Order: sequence, then structure tokens, then C-alpha cells
Amino acid sequence: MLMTGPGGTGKTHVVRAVKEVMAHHNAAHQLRFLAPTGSAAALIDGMTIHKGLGIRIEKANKSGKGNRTIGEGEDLSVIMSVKNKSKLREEWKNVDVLFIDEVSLLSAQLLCEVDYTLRYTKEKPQDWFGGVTLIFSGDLCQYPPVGGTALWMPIASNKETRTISDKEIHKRLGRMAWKTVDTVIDFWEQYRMKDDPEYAEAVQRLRTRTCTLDDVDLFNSRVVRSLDHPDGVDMGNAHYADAAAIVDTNRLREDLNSRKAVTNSEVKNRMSIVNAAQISALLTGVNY
Ligand SMILES: Nc1ncnc2c1ncn2[C@@H]1O[C@H](COP(=O)(O)OP(=O)(O)OP(=O)(O)O)[C@@H](O)[C@H]1O
Repeated sequence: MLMTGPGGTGKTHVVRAVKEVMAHHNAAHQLRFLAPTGSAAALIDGMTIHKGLGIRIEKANKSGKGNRTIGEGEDLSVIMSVKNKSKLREEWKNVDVLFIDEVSLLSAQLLCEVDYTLRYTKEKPQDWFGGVTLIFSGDLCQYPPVGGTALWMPIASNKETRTISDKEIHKRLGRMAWKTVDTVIDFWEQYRMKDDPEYAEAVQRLRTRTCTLDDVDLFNSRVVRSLDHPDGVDMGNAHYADAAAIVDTNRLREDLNSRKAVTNSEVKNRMSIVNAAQISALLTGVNY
């Protein structure tokens, strides 16, 4: 099943609600919640797909460019990797349903690995996803996967070749796995921007790449104030106390969040306390 619709229509909200209902009925162990990235996983209190299914990030063939000749009885499993096999079987033995959120970030190649891993883990090699029911949630108009092929991308017709790269095999199998989705639920009611219908309509046009020049003016009128944009929106203004800002770096996000926390504590006449964390592990190649 696929639950889809524009951002802010409540897809993640439903995923969270299902989780709570199942926990209430002591059936939480039958469901797993995964997402392609750490941030998306955190929103549903889940794990990344790689962690939840023990999929190694590096490939057996690191370049992905090496060619394999198909039809020589070669087993696909040799180019896949599943670690801690018995641990994985134990962890997944009671799981019947897997939710994957932010599906636009899921590549065909990774879906192929999810399918293979579940077949192996559930010991049902003949069944798609090892017989586990997959519920995808997300919006395919949003960000595509990094370094992989989007699930909606059609596969080019077979060029009568017997030589095919690992990456291509994964892509084709992932696309076939995606094609097993037979139920689509469309979300359309806007919750996140319900108090700002003008903005919601412009965002909807941005989603379908049909923005007007007025939309561009509207977006530009909402740029946060900075040295580059001295006339921009002042997030410290009480009018914008509940406004969400979209930023392009984690650093800027942290900066805005801490300023907002200080403003909120001043408005509510509360003291703000900053706890500095000390990094004890040495991470090579990372600058702080
Ligand atoms: N049925 C609902 N009733 C009340 N509030 C809701 C409902 N559904 C969603 N919301 C609220 O609307 C906001 C957006 O919801 P949510 O994050 O689930 O949307 P989404 O479709 O997953 O968006 P995105 O595609 O950007 O991840 C959240 O603050 C959520 O709490």
C-alpha cells in the first residue's frame, strides 16, 4: 500500500497514530517503522532502513560499475550483504507489517535490498518482501533519493544485452518490487498550512512545478531576515512565534532554534539554560 499526498496532509501523523493504536493493543511487535534517512526515521521514532535490516552501506562492488554476465547461475545474494543473520531473523520473526516513511527518498536499488533481506530474514524466498506487508508513505513529488534511481523512474526497454551491471540489476529488481504496490490512498486535506491558504496554494503549485511569478514574489516576501536580506521576516517578532523556517544547513537550523528558544524564554519570563556537550570520541575527517 502507498499513502501519498502533498507535504502537510498528515501522512506521518497517520503513521504515528497507527503506531500508538497498535501499542495500545499490545501489538506493537507486529509492526516495524523504517525510513531512508536518520531525520525521517526520527520523526516516526523509527530506524533507518539500513540499521533496521542490517544492510551494509558499501556495496560488494564499490564502484557499481563492474559488469556481470547474467544467466550463469549466479546467485543475486552474492552481491547483497546481510549482517548478523540470526539476530535479524529473531528481530523480525513476529513482524507482519513494515511502514516505510518518506518513500521519495527510497531508491529502487535500496528497495531491492529491502525485498531480498526480508525474503531471507522471513525464510520465504518465493514471496515479495518475505510475505511482510509493506506500507509506504510519502510524496513522490518531493526530494528524490541521493545516488540512486527514483522508484517512479521507468526502466528502459531491454537492449538485448547479456551484460548488466550490479547497479542495473538492483534497479530493475527494485522497480519490480515497487510495482507490487496495488493500493494507493490519496491524502489531500492540508493541515500544516491550514491557517495560510494562500501560501499552501503556492506550495502546491511549486510541488507540481507550475509556479506563477506571483508565487515567486510570495516566497521572496517570506525570506528570513539576515545580513543578505535585511528587510526579511524577523523571526524574533511575536507575530512569528509559531512560524516554521525552512533552512538549507543544520548549522543555520541550530542557530535559529537557539535564538527562538531564547526569545520564547524571555516572552514567558523563564530562564534559559545552555548545556554544552563535550565530544569525547575522536572522529577523523570531521571538523567542529
Ligand atoms: N488529522 C489531523 N488532525 C490534526 N492535525 C493533523 C492531522 N494530520 C496532520 N496534522 C498535523 O499537520 C502537520 C503536518 O502533518 P504531517 O507531518 O503528518 O504531514 P506529512 O503529510 O507527513 O508531511 P510531509 O510530506 O512534509 O512529511 C503536523 O503538525 C500534524 O500534527
